[in-house]
Amino acid sequence: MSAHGRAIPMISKPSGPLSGEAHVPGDKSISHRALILGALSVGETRVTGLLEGQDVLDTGAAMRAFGAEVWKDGDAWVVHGFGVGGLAEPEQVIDCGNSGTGVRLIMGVMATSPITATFTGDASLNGRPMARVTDPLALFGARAYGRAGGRLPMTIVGAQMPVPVRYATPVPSAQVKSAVLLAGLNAPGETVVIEREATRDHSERMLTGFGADVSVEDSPEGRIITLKGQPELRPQTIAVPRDPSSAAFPVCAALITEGSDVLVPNIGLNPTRAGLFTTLREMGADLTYENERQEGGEPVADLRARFSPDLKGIEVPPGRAASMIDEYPVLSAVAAFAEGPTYMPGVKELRVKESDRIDAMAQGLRANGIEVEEGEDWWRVQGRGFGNVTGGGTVESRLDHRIAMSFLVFGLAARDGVRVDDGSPIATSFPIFEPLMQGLGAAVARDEA
Ligand SMILES: O=C(O)C1=C[C@@H](OP(=O)(O)O)[C@@H](O)[C@H](O)C1
Ligand SMILES: C=C(OP(=O)(O)O)C(=O)O
Repeated sequence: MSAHGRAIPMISKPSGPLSGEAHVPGDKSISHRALILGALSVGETRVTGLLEGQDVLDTGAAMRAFGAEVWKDGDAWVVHGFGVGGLAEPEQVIDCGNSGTGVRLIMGVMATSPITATFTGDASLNGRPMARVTDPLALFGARAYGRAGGRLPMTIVGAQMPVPVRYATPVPSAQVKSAVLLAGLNAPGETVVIEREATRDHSERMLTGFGADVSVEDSPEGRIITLKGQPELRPQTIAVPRDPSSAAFPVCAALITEGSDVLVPNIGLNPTRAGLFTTLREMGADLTYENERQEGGEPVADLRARFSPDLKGIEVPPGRAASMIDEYPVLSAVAAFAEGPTYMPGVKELRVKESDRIDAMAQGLRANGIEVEEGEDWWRVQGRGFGNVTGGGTVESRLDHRIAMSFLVFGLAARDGVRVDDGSPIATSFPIFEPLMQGLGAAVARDEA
């Protein structure tokens, strides 16, 4: 089944060397937050470089449903916000499509306002756990009524008299952390989130940029984030950096395609996001950072990736998992071409993404001649070394953009290529993936047969 009705079968196969520049779209995490915080400020926020993927467009539509005006003006997106505490009650069900980030952050936003909203999504999102956000939102005084197991569709009745909350996140999740912080905006007093492992910190950075009082302290308990409630957020001008999670695909494609040399300019290298690139370099990838600089408070560089025939399998430190959580699928595709096993422990969260990503990748890799072992929170890919991967299998993308793109990258270096049953989910995060890869010389195409 497809994310938007019609399945789009795709194929990829070995091509000549990849070369040129890959201008990937804006960061998905930062794009969601820019629209949400724009809506929570009074006045006009202008955003350039916004990712125009379906996940982010759905968040924009949700902000409209709560009373914001959101429109495109030339290259920029403009949000005319309603301010903290100024949400209107939506008249329709909010459809967040495929986006865990969208629905979880927006539930946080509305949970401390005296309104009711009902949320739904596609078959993937409606299977994902929501108790991880509705549990802490209940501490503010919100109530949630969903399907068994805390699944969407779900109605949230916002708190009439919200109280601030102190919450230690039980799972390493920036979505949970952000939902609590966003709920804390409309509660009087200080809301505190404690996370044992650092997860992406875009909410903390952007809240500060919009004028909220946010402090972060490292302690033996972990990172303690304190937010002062009921601030007046000031509209901002935001330039969204390009997405490292999207950059991962052309980078990995270049590493495994003979003779390649690809430049991926202007990539955000916030340390809470850059774990894949560190890992690839440890495996022996010819991947360099050029023109390193700071932009809008975030480290940015141009990535240069060249064909790397001598990759070695490694053990990925579990403490790095949060900083590359969305990149394990494409890492496992690259690991198939390395010498020896790549062991990836501490990654239970992969089982509750758009698909069970350990299972989706393991089954797809096995269908292409790669041995994979797995446990609940770990997996190991047995690399066959460059030139020894046959491929030729068909894989299921399971409504998961990253599974589809990871296998299309894999097929570029597998002797008989690969077929993906449905590439339509790619539009959620990387709508220009197909022309961008073709522009580099990659044989990625729709399978019209
Ligand atoms: O906060 C965010 O923008 C995101 C957090 C991560 O999810 P979790 O918080 O579930 O780890 C990540 O997988 C997702 O793509 C984006
Ligand atoms: C996990 C992802 O997104 P989300 O949780 O927002 O659906 C992702 O983009 O890989």
